[in-house]
Amino acid sequence: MTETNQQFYSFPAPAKLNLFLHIIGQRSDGYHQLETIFQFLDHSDTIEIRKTQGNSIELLTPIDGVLHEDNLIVKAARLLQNHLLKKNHSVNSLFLGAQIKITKILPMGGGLGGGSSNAATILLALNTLWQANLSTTELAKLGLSLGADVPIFIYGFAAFAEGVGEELTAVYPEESWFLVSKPNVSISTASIFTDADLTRNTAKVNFNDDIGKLDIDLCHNDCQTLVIKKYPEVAKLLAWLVEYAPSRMTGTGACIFSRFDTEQEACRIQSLLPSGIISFVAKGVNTSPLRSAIKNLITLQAENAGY
Ligand SMILES: C[C@](O)(CO)[C@H](O)COP(=O)(O)OP(=O)(O)OC[C@H]1O[C@@H](n2ccc(N)nc2=O)[C@H](O)[C@@H]1O
Ligand SMILES: Nc1ncnc2c1ncn2[C@@H]1O[C@H](COP(=O)(O)OP(=O)(O)OP(=O)(O)O)[C@@H](O)[C@H]1O
Repeated sequence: MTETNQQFYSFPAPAKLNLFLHIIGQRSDGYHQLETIFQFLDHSDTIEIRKTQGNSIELLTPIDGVLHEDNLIVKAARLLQNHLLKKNHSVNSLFLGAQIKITKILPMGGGLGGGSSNAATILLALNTLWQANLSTTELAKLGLSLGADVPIFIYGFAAFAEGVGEELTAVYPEESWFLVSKPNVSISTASIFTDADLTRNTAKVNFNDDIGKLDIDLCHNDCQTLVIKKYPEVAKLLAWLVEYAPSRMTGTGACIFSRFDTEQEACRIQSLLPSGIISFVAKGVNTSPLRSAIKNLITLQAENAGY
């Protein structure tokens, strides 16, 4: 790779599901203590990046309804850049700029973690392109300041999560097919977490010292109980879906995932969905597709450097 005329590299930013989501308490800063299992979906936004001279961060494809300065893509790039300049890392500070393009397919505000996933992809990809060599732990710590869901996308393995979602233990849930359906409502995460009626005292799950033995079907999503009370559209779609497959809300909603053994069956039920419901079919995966993209880039960089 030469330092002039840089090319664009492409990286996935996958969706996540919360296979269950228990709220077991609340910290004094207002953040909720959770227990959840994160699994990724092989359904991703695509982010293309090339490093540039100087230090400007340019998002060439704005996202409708999200201001440039508020976009988690721009915030993540700036956060890493400032961190590297402040810490005086041995990076080539002449090349700490980036041009970025995103092809967005993940519905926003659906509980699929799209914004957090975009931020994590930027942190991991720029760390590699800028040859900053920060560890995954350092990147996850930086990412946590952007959102509670960013660390899981940085680590990239399916996990049982505690704390605010950042204390992770690897787990290997079945990699099923999912139909993900979005009721026609937009739900802000903050509005659910600040609602007085949210259940915040679910008992800690008991694994009998073996996370693998946890029966996910016996767990639930504490946010779902509140959301279906507040949003009849979600209650209605969920009632429809459970007639066909085990179905549950992810995160603070509004997306609902329905589990199937085969892609064909998931697609069949998708074709029956009431009109006007946005949906997609995807496979649950225990390793984020971003990990192999980063690994490939590292290999390419090593080859180009003549190792
Ligand atoms: C619901 C989940 O998606 C489950 O994975 C996450 O907990 C939310 O993660 P996120 O969207 O990255 O959340 P943040 O951007 O950090 O916070 C959004 C809002 O939710 C509240 N929030 C978030 C996470 C958490 N454990 N407790 C909270 O009370 C925050 O106070 C904030 O008002
Ligand atoms: N790059 C981005 N992609 C999506 N949303 C973004 C981005 N940058 C900022 N946002 C803001 O974040 C909000 C939440 O979007 P996101 O798709 O992450 O929601 P979500 O899936 O409900 O997240 P979570 O499950 O983490 O609560 C959006 O409504 C938007 O205003």
